[in-house]
Amino acid sequence: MTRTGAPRPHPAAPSPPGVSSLSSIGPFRRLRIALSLSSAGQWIGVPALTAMAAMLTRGDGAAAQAQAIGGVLALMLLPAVVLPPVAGLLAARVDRRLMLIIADALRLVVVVTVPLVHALPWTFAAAFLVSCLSLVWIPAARASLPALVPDEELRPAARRAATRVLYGPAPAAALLFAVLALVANGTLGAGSRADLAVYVTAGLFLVSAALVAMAGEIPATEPVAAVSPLKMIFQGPGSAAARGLGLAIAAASVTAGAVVAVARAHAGALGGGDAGYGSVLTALTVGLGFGLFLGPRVLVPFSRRRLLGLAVIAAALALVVLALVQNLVVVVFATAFLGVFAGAAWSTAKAAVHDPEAPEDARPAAYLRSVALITVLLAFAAVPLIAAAVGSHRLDLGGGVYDAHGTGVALLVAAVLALLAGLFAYRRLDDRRGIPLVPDLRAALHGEIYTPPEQAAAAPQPVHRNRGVFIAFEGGEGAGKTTQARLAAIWLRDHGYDVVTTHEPGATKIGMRLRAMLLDRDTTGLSDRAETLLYAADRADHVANVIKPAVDRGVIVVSDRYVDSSLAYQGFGRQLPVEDIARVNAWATGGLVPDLTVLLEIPPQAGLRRLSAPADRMESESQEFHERVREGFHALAEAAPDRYLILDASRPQGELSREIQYRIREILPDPVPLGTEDATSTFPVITDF
Ligand SMILES: Nc1ncnc2c1ncn2[C@@H]1O[C@H](COP(=O)(O)OP(=O)(O)OP(=O)(O)O)[C@@H](O)[C@H]1O
Ligand SMILES: Cc1cn([C@H]2C[C@H](O)[C@@H](COP(=O)(O)O)O2)c(=O)[nH]c1=O
Repeated sequence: MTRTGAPRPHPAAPSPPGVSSLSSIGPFRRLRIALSLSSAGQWIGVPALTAMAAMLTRGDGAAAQAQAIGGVLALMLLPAVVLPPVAGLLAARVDRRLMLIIADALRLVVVVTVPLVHALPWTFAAAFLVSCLSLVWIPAARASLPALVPDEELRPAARRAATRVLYGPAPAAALLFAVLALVANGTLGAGSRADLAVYVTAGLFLVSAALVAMAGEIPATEPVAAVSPLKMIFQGPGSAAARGLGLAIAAASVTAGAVVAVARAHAGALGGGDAGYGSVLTALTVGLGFGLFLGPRVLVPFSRRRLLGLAVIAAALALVVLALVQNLVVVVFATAFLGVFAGAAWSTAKAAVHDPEAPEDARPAAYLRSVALITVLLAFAAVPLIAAAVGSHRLDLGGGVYDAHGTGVALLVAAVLALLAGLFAYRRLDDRRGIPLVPDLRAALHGEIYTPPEQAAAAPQPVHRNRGVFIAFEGGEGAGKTTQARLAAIWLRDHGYDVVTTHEPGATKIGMRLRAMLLDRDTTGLSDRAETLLYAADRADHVANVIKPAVDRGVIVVSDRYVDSSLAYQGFGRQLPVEDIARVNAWATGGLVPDLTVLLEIPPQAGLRRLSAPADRMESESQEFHERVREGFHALAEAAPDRYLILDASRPQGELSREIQYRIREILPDPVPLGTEDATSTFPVITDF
């Protein structure tokens, strides 16, 4: 077993920029407190109203109770799935401050009537109405905090603060509910135990409305964003990466959704009542928060895609424990673990679809959110139904009896589904196929990257000290070759290497003239063979004057395109015999082959969409031509897998560059090769051609 790669320290978690300066803005600080209270009311409203439904059906049997609770939960989530555009429109038109006050006041009125009316249908209606009002409140609240910050530079921090205000109070609200349930148990009768939490919910809305009313005007500078989950799902993810990650997110959401769906009934079956319910919800929300934080920070050298798959599988296994073990303490701990894994899965998937080059493209993340929301809604509707259908049974196990509760069976069904989806997602997402998981994980725990012995033996041996390394980046139009070549060069320089970055065609004086001829759209009638020879001529000059001298000096040469481009474009694209092109190029380059070729694969249309300049002669070739080029690159790489690193170029830049670094590291000589300084008499440099 061989391990390669130096231990990598975990990146320090930077404190969010601008936080202290935000707190010094009075109106911002006051509104943040008001919104936090309102948000806490919204979160505590969930267990309060479900507990109310449980109390109102306590004499109707476990099945009816599970369905009533599931009904409240589903009705609370339904508006978030179907009504966001209406809510967004309303929030954009009405004065923000007024909107916040009205939403709080109406939620207060609806909530306070629930214990007074004391009837299941009104509890259902109240759950739906409160959620509709929350849906109007959320975009208004999200837009209000940043609007109070005059300094443009602080706005991103203010937006992050607004997100924290929306989700941060959830664990505190769950804990408060558990405490209130304990208090109510000791003081109130069985028919009114759930009232206390409902009145506290109303109280929080009241205080929030009063504080917002006392706050100053809220400018309408910040736009209101409202995405329809149904539309998002219908439109698709926006990137292939997001589609792949959607399944993993659906599986993680099933686990969390299933727990919430039957937590009240399950805690009741285990003798925990509302306090047990509150404890389960606290464990879940704290676990989720912890997992969200941990996802991007844990096992940094480990493949993120593997991590995502494993996190989903671990969440499903935690759900199995939760379903089978009939002990409330174990259930609470298993729920906390489930939350950690589901949270880590979410933040890993979200980071994986984030594109630093297009941070404004919110579509992939919105797609993942929509998948999560709809899956949780389905879990809220289906899991209580399964629980009700199964009912409770006493099983004689020979040595003892096992009380199989419907809720436990329903959780088990959800766990099996999530497990299957998780395994499938893991296989689909795995970007280190063929590398055994356990040593890979063990190496990552030591901060290292694992390389199997056979790969280590087959990998190119460390290059002779007085010879450099030659790395080529290949791929179709807009695949990100220039970007990744640049990032690799910066990384190499940071590690003390002399680097020459170069490109084809056009890295030399003659090459520039050839490039102009080759890519100018006014060049018409150029025969395919002449085109092939012009590219080969450019390359011959490039190798003789740039690449070979640098490699001989012991420098690392990073080239944006090389021979494979001719094989793919002129061979596969123009459909000339590939062996002929290979022979011409072997002669032109004196047989110089890259030590590593990084192939960035992207569907042609997606790559071309990334380019902003008007299409040149080659870019304006047909879709079929570019498809053939793509297939050509792939076939070349498949034929010599040891020399290639094949990557899905639709993935985020940061992820790609990290994988490229892992691979380059395997072929690097010691930092600052001997002779480099003798030859250049300078400090390591990057030279661009
Ligand atoms: N992984 C990525 N995800 C999204 N956009 C990217 C990614 N990598 C690069 N881009 C963007 O795509 C555009 C093209 O990138 P780049 O110039 O690196 O591609 P290229 O393969 O060198 O293109 P060309 O075919 O013109 O040589 C740039 O705007 C770049 O910022
Ligand atoms: C080296 C080489 C390039 N091409 C094509 C591929 C591209 O369409 C252009 C180069 O443009 P870029 O923006 O610099 O990537 O030329 C080719 O057809 N054959 C080759 O050998």
